[in-house]
Amino acid sequence: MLSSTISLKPNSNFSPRIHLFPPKFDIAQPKSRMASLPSFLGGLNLSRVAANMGVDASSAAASSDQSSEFCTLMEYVGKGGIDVGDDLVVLFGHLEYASKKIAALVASPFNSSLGKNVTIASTPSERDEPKPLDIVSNEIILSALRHSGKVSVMASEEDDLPVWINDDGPYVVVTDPLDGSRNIDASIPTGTIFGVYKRLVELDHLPVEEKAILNSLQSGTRLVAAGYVLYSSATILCASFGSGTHAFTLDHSTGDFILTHPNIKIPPRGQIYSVNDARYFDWPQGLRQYIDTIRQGKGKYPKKYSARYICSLVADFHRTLLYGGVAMNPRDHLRLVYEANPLSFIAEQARGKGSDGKSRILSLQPVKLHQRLPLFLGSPEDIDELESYGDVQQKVNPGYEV
Ligand SMILES: O=P(O)(O)OC[C@H]1O[C@](O)(COP(=O)(O)O)[C@@H](O)[C@@H]1O
Repeated sequence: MLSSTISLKPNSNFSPRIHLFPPKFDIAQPKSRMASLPSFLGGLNLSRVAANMGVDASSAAASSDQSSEFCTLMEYVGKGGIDVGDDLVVLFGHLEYASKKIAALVASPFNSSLGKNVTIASTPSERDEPKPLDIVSNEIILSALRHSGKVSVMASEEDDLPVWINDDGPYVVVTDPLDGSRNIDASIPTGTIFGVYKRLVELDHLPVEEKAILNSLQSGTRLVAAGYVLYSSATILCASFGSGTHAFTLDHSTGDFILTHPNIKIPPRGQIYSVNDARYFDWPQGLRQYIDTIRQGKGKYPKKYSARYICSLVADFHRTLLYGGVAMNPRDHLRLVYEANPLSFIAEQARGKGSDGKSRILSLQPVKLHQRLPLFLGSPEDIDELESYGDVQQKVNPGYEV
């Protein structure tokens, strides 16, 4: 059998089979593959899962040989896994819960018109109006972090200032709760981005507002963990704890995020560029030349590149991570603290690069919470080639309407 399946008890009309996350590994040789897997990849209790689903546990047990190859996010980070420490496990449990709520929110038929263009309540009569989904997502994450008890401060792209949560929380979380929400009314993929730092205890004596800001302005080199959640045909939580980049896919039947993409390595070079090239005439000479060159297959890689642009950062980045190439926004638009740093951390952990066109993103010291900058993420050889054109940062930024 190539995948773990459970037969549901047949009813009068059909006998569906639920495929539980078929392994990504070389299933042609399950024994040798399993022998090479770390021990923590075992132990998923399929009987329990089956019982929760109200399906035939004996069929589940029959499949349990295959299921032992699968590992949930919580198993991965816990004691039997890479053991990131109890505090971070609890924090990730709450982030995981928040992301499932947001996944349900963006997929709900009742929220299908709550993208960016909704009026934000300013008068009493507007207060009863539904809120835009990025605001609701922000509230979901804040609530999850509060309940975790592990976070001292949350800085969000949606808030002017960071929110101080708990004096004893060991961690600081920066987040863009729902990126790409301008596309949501058309069901285009969206995503959550987050980064986790340690609280700077040496700042504990400062007034709350001051220490909240300074804790949130830490350099990307101090990230303890970072991740994104892609809400698309699958909901995928991709994270790094400083030892590689790993992606987990939500199994809607159990509510678990299952390790589906262990140790992602971005291809050293891709053949795809991702940019809003309607802005071509606002680009500097270097960027125009670079794109013209790779489009024609005249760059260091002698093949013509293809263009792919979803205009949803998490989705464009996720594709780039898997297929290689470069995802970019050359104008001062994306935020260093909430977007560029966490995604660059993940890119680097996958052997990729994150650049502002001149310098490594993680080496930049944030000076303002909502600081914006050009962002180039992708395969190391593509980023090196792009940087070699020198003049790739778009300085003209007329504030496009769409
Ligand atoms: O308009 P551009 O320059 O193509 O920017 C698109 C980018 O802006 C974003 O929509 C984020 O913008 P917001 O922070 O204003 O939502 C990204 O998801 C996307 O990659």
